[in-house]
Amino acid sequence: MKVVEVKHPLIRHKVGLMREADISTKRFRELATEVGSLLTYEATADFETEKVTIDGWNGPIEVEKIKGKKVTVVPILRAGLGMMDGVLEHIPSAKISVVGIYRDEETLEPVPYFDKLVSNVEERVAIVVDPMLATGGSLIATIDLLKSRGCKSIKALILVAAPEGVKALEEAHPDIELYTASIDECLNENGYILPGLGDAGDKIFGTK
Ligand SMILES: O=P(O)(O)OC[C@H]1O[C@H](OP(=O)(O)OP(=O)(O)O)[C@H](O)[C@@H]1O
Ligand SMILES: O=c1cc[nH]c(=O)[nH]1
Ligand SMILES: [Mg+2]
Repeated sequence: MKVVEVKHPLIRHKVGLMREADISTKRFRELATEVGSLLTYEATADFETEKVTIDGWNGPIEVEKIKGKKVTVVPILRAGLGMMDGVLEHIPSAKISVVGIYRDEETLEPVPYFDKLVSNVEERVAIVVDPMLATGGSLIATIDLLKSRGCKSIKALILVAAPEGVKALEEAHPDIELYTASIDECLNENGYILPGLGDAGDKIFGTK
């Protein structure tokens, strides 16, 4: 599996700010969008361009445009919604496929409760967004679903990942690409990432 831990100073700085215990909902949300945007920049670096001729101010000129890439952004509810605008900043015409999965607090197993994928998902690059990759269960279940509907090209953008989740993802789906702002130390006994961000969904939505 292609795993890219993006070590750009802007990303490291912003993720550091997100780790503050008393960060406000507003600030956490802003930073989730900003880091989502920076991860999108990295994750799209392999998109091919083609030359097209346009009318420039001084006559016809050749410019580059992205070659026939159709994208669907896949936020995993709820917390994934907090990164979605960061992707759409760069790919405003992307279609959105929503997947609702929560993690059972006792068993840590993913519990699917909603999905609405675009109809031609098999023709699209899926960019899955979720701030946290802990055990990996939620992301693996999302990719299982996308593949079962014919999706062949999948990139996951994650703010903070646990090594345990990266390993589980690699075993389940070695053909996908993972872009993350940080691979942290470990999971605690409750399945939370250390040092991590705490409960990203609660921080984005202001719930406790
Ligand atoms: O890798 P895993 O062990 O599956 O854990 C990660 C999942 O847990 C969080 O969602 P949560 O279940 O808290 O739902 P929420 O986004 O609705 O808060 C997070 O946003 C991931 O989706
Ligand atoms: O650390 C974690 C693990 C799962 N979900 C979160 O929001 N945070
Ligand atoms: Mg949550």
